[in-house]
Amino acid sequence: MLWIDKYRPKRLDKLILNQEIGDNLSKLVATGDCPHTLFYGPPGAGKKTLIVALLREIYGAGAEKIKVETKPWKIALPSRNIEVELTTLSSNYHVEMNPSDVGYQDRYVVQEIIKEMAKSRPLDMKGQRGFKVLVLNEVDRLSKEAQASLRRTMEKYSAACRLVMSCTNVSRVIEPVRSRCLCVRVAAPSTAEVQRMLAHVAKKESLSLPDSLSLRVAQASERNLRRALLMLETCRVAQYPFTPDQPVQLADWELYIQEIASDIMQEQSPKRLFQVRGKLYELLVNCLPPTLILRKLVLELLKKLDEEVQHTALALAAQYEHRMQEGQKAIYHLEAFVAKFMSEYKQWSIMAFG
Ligand SMILES: Nc1ncnc2c1ncn2[C@@H]1O[C@H](COP(=O)(O)OP(=O)(O)OP(=O)(O)O)[C@@H](O)[C@H]1O
Repeated sequence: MLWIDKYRPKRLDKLILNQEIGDNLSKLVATGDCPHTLFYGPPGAGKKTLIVALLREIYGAGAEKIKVETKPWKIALPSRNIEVELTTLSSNYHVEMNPSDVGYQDRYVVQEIIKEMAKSRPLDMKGQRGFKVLVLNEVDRLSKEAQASLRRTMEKYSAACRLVMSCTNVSRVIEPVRSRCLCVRVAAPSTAEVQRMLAHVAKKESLSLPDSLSLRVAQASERNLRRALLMLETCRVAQYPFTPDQPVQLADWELYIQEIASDIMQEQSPKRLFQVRGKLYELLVNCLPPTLILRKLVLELLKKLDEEVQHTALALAAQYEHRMQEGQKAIYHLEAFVAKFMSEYKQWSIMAFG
């Protein structure tokens, strides 16, 4: 088992970080009820961990007996029938899913599937709460229509169901949904906090972790707990005993994006664009989120750019990220960004150097 799973705290009173949020959640559960909740914060800040621990606090160990199911759902619309495939993780008390995975049909998932689930009460009611929890991930990626449907579900079935949602960008969640939830901000941990978590894991694994290595891992992780743990585990595989000057390896996909950025900077031509497209496609088929690819690519380009062009690159990235949210087929938008950037950069180079 990877360390990120092995050392994910299972209970609110066992958290190493975000203890204050954990304490407040315990008090809330102790009152006997729990409102709809929205956890928001950057990737790897600890949202999922808090949700898992919250479920355990509400329902006890039974919430950890999880069944994973991927099945097609048939939805009858007035004009036609559609079928969507959705993966759910469920226990007797809760169901977890990522409704934005189905793309533009997300509205039907909320209107039909989530509504159906929200209606029913938990299977095992003996000594347990009378409501069931629906955990919805990445609600900020849901379309506005789907979010509006979600709002109606929240109102209508609040007696039988509580929604526990998570997202990265809370400004993309419509106000009526936000205002019906307890919004919990899970901020990115500081470098010192990341080091504290690394020290905890190293102790559990009986490893001696030099301070300077732990500091470099924490800094390279960009305040993302998951990345930090994965990096430390990679360092462990690469070499043990650790040495203070041991190199901290980046993930393969990050090295690949660095390579793509170099390709773009070396040559701006249709042929190079075609090659870059192939590489971007490869990242997508390996399930890397398109927004992450774009973000990382821009950060890599910025490192290589003159100050004057940095502004253009950032403006283009914002524009194409927005288009990616609005439209489908991320590859079109990623490729369009690269094409536009190549053209702008070439023009600037000709002007600057002739
Ligand atoms: N409070 C905590 N105490 C100790 N370790 C933690 C804590 N929160 C998270 N971690 C560690 O960090 C890892 C990543 O956290 P988690 O999956 O909760 O982040 P997340 O915010 O849900 O990320 P994402 O938005 O990318 O899914 C966990 O697997 C766990 O090992």
